[in-house]
Amino acid sequence: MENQKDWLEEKHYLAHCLTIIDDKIKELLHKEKGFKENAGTIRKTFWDDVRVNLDTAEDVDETFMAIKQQVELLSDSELAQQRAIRNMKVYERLQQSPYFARIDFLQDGQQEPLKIYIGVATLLDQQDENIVIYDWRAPISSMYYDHTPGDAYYTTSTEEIYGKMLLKRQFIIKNGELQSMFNTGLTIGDDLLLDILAQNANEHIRSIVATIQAEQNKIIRHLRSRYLIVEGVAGSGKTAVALQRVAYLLYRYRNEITADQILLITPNQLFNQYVHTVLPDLGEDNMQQLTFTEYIEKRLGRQFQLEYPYEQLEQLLTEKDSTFYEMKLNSITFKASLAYKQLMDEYISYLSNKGLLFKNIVFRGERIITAQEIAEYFYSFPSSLSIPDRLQLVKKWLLQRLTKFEKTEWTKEWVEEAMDLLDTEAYTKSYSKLLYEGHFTENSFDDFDQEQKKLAKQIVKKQLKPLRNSIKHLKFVHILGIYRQLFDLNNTVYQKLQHLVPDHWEDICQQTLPNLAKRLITYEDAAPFLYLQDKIEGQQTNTMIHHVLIDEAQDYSPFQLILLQQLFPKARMTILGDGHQTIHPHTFDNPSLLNPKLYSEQAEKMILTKSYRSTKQIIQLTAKILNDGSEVEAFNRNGPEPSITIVPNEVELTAQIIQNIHELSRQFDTIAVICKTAAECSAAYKQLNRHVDSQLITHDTKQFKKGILLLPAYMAKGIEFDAVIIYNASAATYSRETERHYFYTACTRAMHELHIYSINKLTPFLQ
Ligand SMILES: Nc1ncnc2c1ncn2[C@@H]1O[C@H](COP(=O)(O)OP(=O)(O)OP(=O)(O)O)[C@@H](O)[C@H]1O
Repeated sequence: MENQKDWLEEKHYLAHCLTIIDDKIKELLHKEKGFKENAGTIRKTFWDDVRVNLDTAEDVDETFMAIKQQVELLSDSELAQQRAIRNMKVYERLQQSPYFARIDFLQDGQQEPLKIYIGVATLLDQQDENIVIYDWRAPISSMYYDHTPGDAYYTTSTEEIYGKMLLKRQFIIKNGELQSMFNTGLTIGDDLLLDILAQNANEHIRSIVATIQAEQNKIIRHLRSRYLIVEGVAGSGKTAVALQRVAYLLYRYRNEITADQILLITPNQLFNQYVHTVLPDLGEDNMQQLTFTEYIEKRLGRQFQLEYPYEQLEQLLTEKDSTFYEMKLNSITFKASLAYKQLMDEYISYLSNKGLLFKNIVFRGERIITAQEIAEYFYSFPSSLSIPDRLQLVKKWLLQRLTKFEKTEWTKEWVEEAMDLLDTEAYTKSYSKLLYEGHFTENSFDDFDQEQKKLAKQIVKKQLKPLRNSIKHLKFVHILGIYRQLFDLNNTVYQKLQHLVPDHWEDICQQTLPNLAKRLITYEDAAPFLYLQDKIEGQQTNTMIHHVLIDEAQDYSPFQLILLQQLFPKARMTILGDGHQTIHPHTFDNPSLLNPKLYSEQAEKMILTKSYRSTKQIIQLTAKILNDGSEVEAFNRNGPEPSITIVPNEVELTAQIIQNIHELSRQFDTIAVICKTAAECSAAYKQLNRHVDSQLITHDTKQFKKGILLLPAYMAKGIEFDAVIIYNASAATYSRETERHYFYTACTRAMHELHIYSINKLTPFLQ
């Protein structure tokens, strides 16, 4: 009876909310029409209200002001229109499911409890006076995530409010219909969470707004420190929390920051697509997304050949020669280390006094200023001036020298030849340009000599333009040579810095020099190279970005972090990762980004120990792979035991996997066959695709669809699938200790089922 009464009461409240939403939509449609018409009218009559008069300076000012006023009117009207469209989207979302929870809170000292309905956005009543639905990010809503019925409190920007939570209720509302509701106790409706987690995987990660757990809520709303580190086990919701946190920051600082001032650093484009729907679903604009590779490409891609992280991984994962493997790994880990940064810093201070290399300034094959002259000029300034400051002075000097040189070229033979070669069209163009620039009038142009002179100047100027630009961009600094010099054992630099180089420095030099000779910047060289370049040429900074979130942070090196800190000097950072999923070799033996000691100021760390992605059975098996006693707490969701199948050969492997895929397809939407490398993937694809329709995911795949996917483990990073098939977990494939976490990462992508196959002997990680 009591239940029936509650049910009716809730249906009544829902109807009340839906009526308000309908009214708001009608009102908005009406307003929107008005805004549209208004903008249309302004556009049509734009020039009617502006009197263009350019006779005197005052008239020009007046005309300018009139135009400015009209433009402002138009943009106000368009902004209002955009706001209306945005609000409409919010109302439409609320129409489907206005709220997902209610708490009744009796504040200390008050008589009546407050009924707080919580949804993805705020809804005010028709008079815009009272809150009918609270935004999940409002301070008061946090009690829903943080407390169980009983004593509760929440924090506003100025104080803590105490009281008692009398009721905590959850709703499932779909298409505006109340489908179910339940009062919850200890945690946020385990039933609801269980229901959500049991669903099939999607091509995009979902918003978790209705079931955020208390420990996740702390991270989402954390504002204290400059650096927030989140270390969480596989599937603990780090990515989900990161996205909810962006939405929270946008709400909390709504008058201060916009979505494009928040940046999420992600592992690859596929991951970008995977996460890009959450914020729009919550009614917010998407933050910016960037991969480290994109950043490197942007800065170095035009001048150098680059090695991509997947290429580096592929090389190491397929390397059979242990000696070479060790050598390569040593080089990679050293170049990612703080010891290398120290070496680099010493090198930079050495360069302050000598050793900077420059390029000759060459025009049409003639050396106009030699590298030697530039070096002498550079080092003529006191070393108390920073290298970038001195380079600015050099730049100015070079541009002046170029201007002088330009004059000496006007009468050169090549200029005359160039003039003779000008066709009529080019000639007329040059002539018009000279007229336009006011060098002479049409009447004076009949003076042939003058015409020739001016044209000559123009030709020289044009020819020198690329050189002038490259000087402006400091291209006369031989940055590749400067970096290369560091690896030259015959150079005095080596003698000076010898005390800082590691034991295997000679090997590192031997590996590095041939690459640099090919103008190839390997992945391990990219961050140090950019660091050196910034210290020499002046730092590149982006002060627009207020907040940076680094997902899968375990895979960035300390050197990369330094670069990011320099690039975003004003940003606060949220750094999320899992040490057990470290797959990039540059992080081995280096301090992890998840270590607060790596940060010089305010770094707070929060830990997530519970995994929500996989069934208990999958979590139990995958925890064994770690072999270091780490505990992963499983959310209590059961499923079939993972299977391990040993087959004698590849033919049998293909046959069994195909059969398994057929069975899994009946139940699941997304089945991933995870291989070790891209090469293994394409071989497997050739076999499997004859029998099952599958998608091959490569390093440059930007999006995937539901279905059967074949992908290397590094591309599956951060993503999840209903069922995972590990293609070949044999001892021959996964045996190096450095591959343990790689294998763990692959297996932990499974939500409901995990099937592991091995040709002959199984990997030691599972024994
Ligand atoms: N509070 C929650 N409510 C509902 N679902 C959740 C919650 N927390 C996490 N999940 C779900 O658990 C799964 C794993 O989350 P997510 O991918 O964010 O974890 P992760 O820690 O980033 O994992 P990994 O490090 O393994 O990539 C996702 O499907 C996510 O929606």
